[in-house]
Amino acid sequence: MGKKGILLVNLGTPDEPSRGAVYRYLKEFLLDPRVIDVPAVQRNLLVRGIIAPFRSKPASELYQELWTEEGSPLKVYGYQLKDLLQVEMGDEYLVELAMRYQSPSIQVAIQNLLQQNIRELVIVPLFPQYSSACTGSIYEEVMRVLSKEQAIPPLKFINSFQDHPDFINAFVECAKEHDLNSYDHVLFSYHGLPVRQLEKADRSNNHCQKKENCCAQLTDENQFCYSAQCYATTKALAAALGIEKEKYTTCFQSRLGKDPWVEPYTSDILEKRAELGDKKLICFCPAFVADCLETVIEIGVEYQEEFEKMGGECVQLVRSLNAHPAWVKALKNIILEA
Ligand SMILES: C=CC1=C(C)c2cc3[nH]c(cc4nc(cc5[nH]c(cc1n2)c(C)c5CCC(=O)O)C(CCC(=O)O)=C4C)c(C)c3C=C
Ligand SMILES: [Fe+2]
Ligand SMILES: [Fe+2]
Repeated sequence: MGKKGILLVNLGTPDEPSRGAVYRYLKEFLLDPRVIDVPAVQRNLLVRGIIAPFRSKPASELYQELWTEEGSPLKVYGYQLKDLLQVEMGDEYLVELAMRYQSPSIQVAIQNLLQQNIRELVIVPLFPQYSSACTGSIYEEVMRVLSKEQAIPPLKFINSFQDHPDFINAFVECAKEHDLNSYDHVLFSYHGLPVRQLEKADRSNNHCQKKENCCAQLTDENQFCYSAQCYATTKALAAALGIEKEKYTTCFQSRLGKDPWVEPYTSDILEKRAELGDKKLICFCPAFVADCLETVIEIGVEYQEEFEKMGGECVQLVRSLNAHPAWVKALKNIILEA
C-alpha cells in the first residue's frame, strides 16, 4: 500500500540575496493576481515598471543582512521542519517541502510525491491564518498542477490553524526564553493585508469593515477573514501566556503601496507606546511560523531602530516556531486531526 503524502508549503524566498535573484522573486510573487489583486494591466505596470526594479536593490541589501551560511532562514527552517516531521510521522507518511514562489516549486514537490505512488495527499500551507494571497494562492497552484494528472489522489487541505491549542502552545514554549513581566508592553504583530482583500473574503458582503468591531469575533459570516483570525490567535495566545488586555496590542506590519491596509499599523503602535513612555517592548509575530525578512529584519532591526529614535530602548523579537520540537508535535496533531 502506498504512503500518505504530506506537502508543507511556505511562501518562498529568493534563491540567493543578489539583486537579480531578489528581482526574480519579487516579480513572480507580486505578479500573482491573488497578491496584488488589481486589474492585470495595472498589476503588470506596477510590478514590472515600479516595484520589482526599484525595490530589488534595497530588498537585496536587507536579504544580505538576513542570509545565513545555510541560506535564507525561511527555507533553512523549512527543511529542518520537514525532516523532523518525517521522523515524527513515521514510515507510513512521506513529507515534502515546497515554496509557493521560486524553489523548491510545488510542481516538483508534487511530482516527487506522485512518483512514490502516494495514496492520499495532505496540503499544509504554513500560514496559521487564512488569506487568499497566501493560502488561497497555494491551493490554486496545487490544483493547477494536479489538474494535469490522470490519477489524482484524494486531497485534504488545511485551511488555517489560528487558535489550535498545540500551535498556541508551541509559541508559548518559544516565549519561555523571555521574562514577559520585564517588558512594558507586548505586541502581536501580523503581516498586513490590503483592506480590499478582507472585504473580498467576506461572502456575506455585509460584515467585514461594515459592522463595528467586525474582526473581534470569528463567526460564520467572517470565517475566512484574515484579520478576525489574527485576533483569534492573539486572544488564544494572550490567554495561554496570562497577559492582561491592557498589556498587549494586535497590530499589522509590512504595508506595501498607498492603498489602505488593515490597521493599526505596527509603526503607529510603536509611536503610541513611545508617547506613553514605554521603554521595553516584546513582539510576537504569529503570522509567521519561521523567521524571515519580516521578523528578523523588519521587527528585530528596523522597528528596533525606529523605537530607539522615539526614545524607547528595545523591541525584543520572540523568535518564531522554526523547527522547535513543540511545533513539530503541533503540526503532527494538526495533520492527524484534519
Ligand atoms: C501586496 C503585497 C503583499 C501581500 C498582500 C502580502 C501578504 C502576505 N505575505 C506574507 C508573508 C511573507 N511576506 C514576505 C515578504 C514580502 N511580502 C511582500 C508583499 C506582500 N505580502 C513583499 C514585497 C515581500 C518581500 C520583502 C520585501 O520586499 O519587503 C515574507 C518573507 C519572505 C522571506 O524571504 O523571508 C513572508 C513570510 C503573509 C503571511 C501575507 C498575508 C497574510
Ligand atoms: Fe508578504
Ligand atoms: Fe473582518
